[in-house]
Amino acid sequence: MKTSIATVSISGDLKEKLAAIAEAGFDGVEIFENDFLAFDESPAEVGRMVRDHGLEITLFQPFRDFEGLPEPQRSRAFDRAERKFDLMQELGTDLMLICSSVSPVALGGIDRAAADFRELGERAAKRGLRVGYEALAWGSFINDHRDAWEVVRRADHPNIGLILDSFHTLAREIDVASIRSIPGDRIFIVQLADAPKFDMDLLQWSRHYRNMPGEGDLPVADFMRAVAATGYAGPISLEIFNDQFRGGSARSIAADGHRSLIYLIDQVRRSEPVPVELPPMPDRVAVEGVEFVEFAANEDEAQRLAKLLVSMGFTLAARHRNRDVVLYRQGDINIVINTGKEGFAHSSHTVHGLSAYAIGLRVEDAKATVERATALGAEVFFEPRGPGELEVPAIRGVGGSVLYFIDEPSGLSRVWDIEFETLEPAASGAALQRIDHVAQTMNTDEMLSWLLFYTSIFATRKSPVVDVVDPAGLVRSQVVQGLDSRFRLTLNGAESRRTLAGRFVAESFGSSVQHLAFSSADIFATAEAIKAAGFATLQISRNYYDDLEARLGLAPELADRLREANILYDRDIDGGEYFQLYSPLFGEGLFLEVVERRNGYQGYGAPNAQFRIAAQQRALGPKGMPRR
Ligand SMILES: O=C(O)c1ccc(O)c(O)c1
Ligand SMILES: [Mg+2]
Repeated sequence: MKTSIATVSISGDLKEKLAAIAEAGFDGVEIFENDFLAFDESPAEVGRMVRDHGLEITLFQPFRDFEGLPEPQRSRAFDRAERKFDLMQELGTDLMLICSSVSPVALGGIDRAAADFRELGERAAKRGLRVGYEALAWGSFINDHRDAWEVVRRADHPNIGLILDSFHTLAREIDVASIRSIPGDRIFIVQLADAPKFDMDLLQWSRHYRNMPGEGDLPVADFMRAVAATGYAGPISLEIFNDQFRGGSARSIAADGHRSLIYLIDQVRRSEPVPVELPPMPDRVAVEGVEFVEFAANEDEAQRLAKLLVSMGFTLAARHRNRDVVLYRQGDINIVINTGKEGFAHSSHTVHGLSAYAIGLRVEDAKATVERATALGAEVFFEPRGPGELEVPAIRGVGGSVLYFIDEPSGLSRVWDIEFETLEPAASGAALQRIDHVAQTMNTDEMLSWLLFYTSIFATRKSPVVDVVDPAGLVRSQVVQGLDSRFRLTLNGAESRRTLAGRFVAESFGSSVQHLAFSSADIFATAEAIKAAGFATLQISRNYYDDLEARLGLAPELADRLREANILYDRDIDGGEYFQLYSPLFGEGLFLEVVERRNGYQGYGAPNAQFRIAAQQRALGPKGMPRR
């Protein structure tokens, strides 16, 4: 089973598209006609370019409004088809896609359509070409793959087959089990696309919002399982119409596409045989938690960060034996500050300034994690280690960061004892227990890419996107969390650089981790302890508390306690409760958060985000400078 992608899926001219597609590792490419028409080289030259990249043309498409026409349009359609057959032969491809007709003059009638295809099959056969029929979800008469299959079945010609496209089937919520009874060798190509679940016009949805399998909400894996059950062995080809992708980086969109296919194939082959030469890889990795977060800092920044951490009850727990690296600890939270003058931490600091450049994740098997990540196209990260230092497996994360993997069995979890010299016993100074979540910020157009990175490597699920209002623009926020919720990550996409999130991305030159949330066993005790230690909690608007009291019918005593401590509050319908407080901003817009979850609250206080951001913007002052 070969991998393929339609040229329409990525940006650039045909030359740039082909280079990016080849580099990403695809076997083939669908030539989308308009990409060819807009390009000023002969068909033979384009065919040569494709083959020079080691690619093959899996499909030429689309040919529109062919079947069911009255004369004279019918004869014209056959003439048009012959012209395109000429072109295909010059390009060097044998398969053409005909999508179901939307012509206002088409007559409908399943036998009429079948007869047209049978005649076209005869003509194609003379040239050794094949034609596949695809039901567009908005086709006038044929808009369901079951009907397209009936046309193909009745055409009864070896050079006429069916083309399945996951979008058209899934957008109409057609039962994918209906695919299982189609003979695999009658399916000429399978196109794959996902999409976010929107309630909108099918054509608009398809032409503007498709995305890579796994990036959207459609059950593309179920679709593919049904395809695999037919014995289909042809190419699986991405066909992604997406406005953002058209303007994005061809290389990274193509790389995401390839990653999405590997991820999909690997999922599908765990329950259905898939004829594919993909080496086995470990299944998605369960993350047991965040073992540490490491900041790169200069001396001055390190001191200020340390002061903030100490005011939150952390102690300076250990110092690295050979490096300028210290560990602040409280409960199970490990915050590492690296002020070294060499290596990746230092170069990261040079680019981003003070930044949480590395995250250590606790997993069951660190080596297997790297194995899966690299099979999915992630890059191994390696730095020379000194004598007595552990080689902690790592990969390059998204946004220039590094992800380290710590496990128990290979002894990596002893890194703190082996590489560090203990200074003070770990404190529970302010009742902080563990890292509840890590929040990463990026430009909105990178969100899908990051989402795919995390969900394809780790056993996680994603939540729906929520819009968060910043006084300077909208921020889109989405959660990726482990299946058992021990690992929680929030992704925040900024559109405007005037938002708190956008400014952070711009001013830290693309650093990713903007805030860390620590869980507290008792947030009121935390609030008291940290206040006594000089922590200046972010001041929340008094209006917020008045509304909270009214909206949730809070007891006045609770409202007063929240107000007094500047703690934000949320409650879910099952009575789960969430409490949040925030540090001042530091660095280029970093901050820390304390949260407490009660009664199984699973959210992130989304209704509060707007008021927290407004408070942070207020604290920054009109010019975006911290108010002293
Ligand atoms: O939007 C379209 O017209 C269109 C064309 C060709 C396809 O394969 C498809 O899925 C959609
Ligand atoms: Mg299609």
